[in-house]
Amino acid sequence: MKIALLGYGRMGQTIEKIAVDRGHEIVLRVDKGDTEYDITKADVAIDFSIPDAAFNNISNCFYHQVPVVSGTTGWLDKYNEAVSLCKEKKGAFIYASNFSLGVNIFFELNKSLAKMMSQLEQYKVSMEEIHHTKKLDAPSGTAITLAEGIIDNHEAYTEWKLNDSSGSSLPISAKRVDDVPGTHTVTYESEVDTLMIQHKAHSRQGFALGAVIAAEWLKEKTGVFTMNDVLNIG
Ligand SMILES: NC(=O)C1=CN([C@@H]2O[C@H](COP(=O)(O)OP(=O)(O)OC[C@H]3O[C@@H](n4cnc5c(N)ncnc54)[C@H](O)[C@@H]3O)[C@@H](O)[C@H]2O)C=CC1
Ligand SMILES: O=C(O)C1=N[C@H](C(=O)O)C[C@H](O)C1
Repeated sequence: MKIALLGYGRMGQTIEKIAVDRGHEIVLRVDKGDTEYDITKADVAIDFSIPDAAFNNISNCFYHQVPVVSGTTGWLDKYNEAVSLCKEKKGAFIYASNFSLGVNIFFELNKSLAKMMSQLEQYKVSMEEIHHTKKLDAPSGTAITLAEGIIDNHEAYTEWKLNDSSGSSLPISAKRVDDVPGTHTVTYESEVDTLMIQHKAHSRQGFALGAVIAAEWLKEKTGVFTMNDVLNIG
């Protein structure tokens, strides 16, 4: 499979190694300042760029009917617009705030736990995410997906806020520590005990492998999909 990498930073470079190991060819590496390129050389594009660039990168793929997988976070105010454009242009698209298998299982566990805990008023939920200091957005896309999973399944919460537990808000704390690849913890606290679930990435390998598997899966398809479709879970 011929792959275009849109964003050639930490994730782009990690994806390149895994993709080549799996027998794929990288035909395009697009980074900051690259405007003139032929995306149609690729069978599929993988976007891990920056919040300000993701929507344009993705739209360009739709205009040229190149299937696109995006893991860039912090641009989701334009997600619905991207979905509409994908359908209009008969493109193929997968966005995931986190491509690792472990986190996608964690998303499902989080939803089931929220459903059970909704009946137990004595427990208050909070969330913490820890990432490296180079991260541009906060809270992380993964923390937002986890928060949405709780809000959809727990009667006491209607929105999430950074460091704010007032009213029906689910508080998220975002910490930035050296080289941490990504740790997410959901905590339910009562007066008598604490229940925690946590996912801790040891490196970027899991994110990158998931993105390549998603690209392999998407290559011949048309439509808008999620990692639950790729992994057949949820
Ligand atoms: N969904 C997931 O599983 C994961 C998502 N991410 C997200 O992926 C994104 C990238 O993460 P990293 O690789 O760690 O960041 P990075 O900062 O190492 O790489 C981003 C690259 O995008 C480049 N860039 C800037 N403008 C661009 C443009 N217009 N077109 C193409 N590239 C452009 C930058 O020069 C940089 O090389 C972030 O939003 C991060 O939150 C990161 C890890 C996993
Ligand atoms: O920026 C990162 O590094 C990561 N970003 C994603 C997010 O915002 O959730 C996924 C992962 O946690 C690493």
